Amino acid sequence: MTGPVDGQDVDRPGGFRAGRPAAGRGGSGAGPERRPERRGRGGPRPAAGGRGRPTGRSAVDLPRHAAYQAVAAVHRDDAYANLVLPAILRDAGLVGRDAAFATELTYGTLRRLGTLDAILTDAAGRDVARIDPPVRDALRLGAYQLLHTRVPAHAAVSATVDLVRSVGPGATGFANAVLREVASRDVDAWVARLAPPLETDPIGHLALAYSHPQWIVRAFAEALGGDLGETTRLLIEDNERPPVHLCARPGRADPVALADEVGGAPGAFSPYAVYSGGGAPGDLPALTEGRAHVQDEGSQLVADALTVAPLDGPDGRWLDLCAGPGGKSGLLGAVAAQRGARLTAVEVSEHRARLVGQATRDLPVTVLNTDGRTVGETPKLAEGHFDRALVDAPCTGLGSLRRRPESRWRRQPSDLPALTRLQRELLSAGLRAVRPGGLVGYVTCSPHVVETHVTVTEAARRAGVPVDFVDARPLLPKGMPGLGDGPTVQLWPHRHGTDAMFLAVLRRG
Ligand SMILES: C[S@@+](CC[C@H](N)C(=O)[O-])C[C@H]1O[C@@H](n2cnc3c(N)ncnc32)[C@H](O)[C@@H]1O
Repeated sequence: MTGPVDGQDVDRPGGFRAGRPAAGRGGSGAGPERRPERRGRGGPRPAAGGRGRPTGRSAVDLPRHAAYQAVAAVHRDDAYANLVLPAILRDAGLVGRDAAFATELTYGTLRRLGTLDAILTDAAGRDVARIDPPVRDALRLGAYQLLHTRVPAHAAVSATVDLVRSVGPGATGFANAVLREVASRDVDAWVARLAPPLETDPIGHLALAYSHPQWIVRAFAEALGGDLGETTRLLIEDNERPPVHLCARPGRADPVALADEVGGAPGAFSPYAVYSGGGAPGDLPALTEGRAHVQDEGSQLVADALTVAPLDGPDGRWLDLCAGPGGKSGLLGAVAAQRGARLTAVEVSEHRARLVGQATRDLPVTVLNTDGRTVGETPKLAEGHFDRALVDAPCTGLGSLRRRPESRWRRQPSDLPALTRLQRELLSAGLRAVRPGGLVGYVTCSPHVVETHVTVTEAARRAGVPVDFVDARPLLPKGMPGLGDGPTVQLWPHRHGTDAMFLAVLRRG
């Protein structure tokens, strides 16, 4: 499967092994830093290489043109960068350092868009929204290079002006002047100039400094109990390139052996996690042979927690009520195989149900392409039939922004009412689906309290069946830090290195 798996998009395009490029080589002018998104510009600046091949229309180098195409597609067509970029790189024949540079430019520019736009607005003396879209996207890429990479300023400016010449002829003088103004300060100086004071407007300050919409910063701060230091660490983490995590399927692969095989390392917490050594995960034999799948470690932990929760009575009927594309079903199905259980995996979207089928091939899993809220309306989803159920509900995905560079700008607070209604209905359906004494794990990849605590409390209150909260903390690996006061658990990128997964475990009385 290509593209996002279990919310974990593959941050590296197919066909190249990520690694530190030799300084000063590569068609991108300077090659990417390993971590170009850290604020400030410390360290030596390699010389510009300028090996880019002309496109025939202009002197725009291929990596920058590829990044431009990807960013433009995201803004013009609502494309997803992780889906559109691999095809663009393939079409351009970009591999190795050039592909890495194009990827860094694309993802970095999209993550930093809020800050870059504020800077460009100031530098241009007009709202960035009033700049022609092709020129605007080219300027964003140029500003990203100037403020967040080691590309020398003259190379970033001249390459961007070349790009503007090919996408918005007539605007080269404007672009040149704007970029020279951007280059007159480093990013810290720009933030000091443009962000509201931390003391009087902390949310506004953090939003501008760390490039997140204010409503998301506010939601994170609320979920973190108002701790602005932690909120800042989370925002910084969201702007980093996330590692690819693999799940060594229980009974199919040993994580230590898999780590050796892929040149990675066993995970810190999940008994199945392997931190990939880089490269395109889709190419790994362990994935193509069904011994492992790509899955954030936090997703592994919350799925595994449901399987280890103590349960009296029968334990052979498991349910995954929101299964697509099948990451957690893959893990649950593998554990079910070891325990003599069978998993029913429900998914409303036909395409995603097919993906669940592929992800659970050879496992004791039955896939149902239906609405999870129909529990009790069809014999295959009879009420009181299941022993354990997972409700990994559709959500805003605010917990995995690091893996989806454009999503922070697409999500809106107005998405919440419809989502939370659906979450409540699905959780109620999950509670009806289990027998008395049965367990339901409610999971979101969002820490927004409206999707977590509020949804769970409301759904439990309205379930129509008695419900108790089970303390989820002991269901996670012993010694795992930062799990809070229970009974629910919230994981965090800056605390645990996982996506911000939420878990509540409920027992039907
Ligand atoms: C957060 S994703 C689940 C991720 C999945 N558990 C995994 O680990 O790969 C939520 C899924 O719920 C599906 N969904 C949305 N509404 C649904 C409904 N009413 N019934 C069943 N599935 C639904 C979505 O299509 C989406 O695939």
